[in-house]
Amino acid sequence: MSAVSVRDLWMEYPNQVVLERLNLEIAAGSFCALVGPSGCGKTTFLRLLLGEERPTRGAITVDGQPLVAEPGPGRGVVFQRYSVFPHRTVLENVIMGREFAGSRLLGRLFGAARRAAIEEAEGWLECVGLAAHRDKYPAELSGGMQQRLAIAQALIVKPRILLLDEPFGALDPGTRAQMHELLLRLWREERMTVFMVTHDLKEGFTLATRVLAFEKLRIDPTDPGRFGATITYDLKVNEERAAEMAPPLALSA
Ligand SMILES: Nc1ncnc2c1ncn2[C@@H]1O[C@H](COP(=O)(O)OP(=O)(O)OP(=O)(O)O)[C@@H](O)[C@H]1O
Repeated sequence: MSAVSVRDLWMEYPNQVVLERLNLEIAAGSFCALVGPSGCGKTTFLRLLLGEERPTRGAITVDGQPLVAEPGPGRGVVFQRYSVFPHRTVLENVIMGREFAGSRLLGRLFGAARRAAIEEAEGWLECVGLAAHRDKYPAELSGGMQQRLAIAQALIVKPRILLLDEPFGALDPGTRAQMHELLLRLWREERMTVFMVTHDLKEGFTLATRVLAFEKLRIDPTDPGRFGATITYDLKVNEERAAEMAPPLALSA
């Protein structure tokens, strides 16, 4: 079964069609790079996957279930934005990821649950190379360190589906390469399905197992909002890596 199935999906705002006729079957463990010109609806598509927006036509199912109206990390779909809280320390920021996921009624964790969350958060900070900075505030970190923090905050939730919107846009080439390695390692270890918007085609082709290009097929010069974008190319890349992530075939009797 596909992790994510998109059937004849349209997203229309009153003044413009953003997406039209999207059809996709995404296997669990895929790493999809979303590329395409600015404004063609890539972020809108991530928000639809999150359940933050409802399509005007068509449907998205995750593991065969329709998306519920209420977005939340408990569903296993996490949108990593540049989402760190400035008045919380690095460690507290990561724990907050766990609190959002695990304690929806109380909002905060206490006692043994909190101690376990602290231990887990320390593990993620180690993993993203921020263990030595656990008591600092985000403003004391570099841009790359803040992005690593946001990744730790998203991953502590152990999402089945991770949504990334240009996560490495502002990084220098060295830090970006380190982040690529880290993301690939975590993708493999956690066996997540990843959707990543990027404007960097090379990045898309390096990291992904599928590159999805969004573009408008039809343009009305007198009415730019009349037609929406659709997926014009769907390329399977890095197939060896994709095969490693495919679930093992059931043994026949
Ligand atoms: N709530 C909204 N109401 C009306 N129009 C919207 C809304 N949200 C997004 N749009 C429009 O949808 C279009 C697609 O926006 P979106 O941010 O998804 O594009 P994008 O491909 O991610 O762009 P970029 O690469 O520049 O980030 C834009 O024209 C935007 O103005």
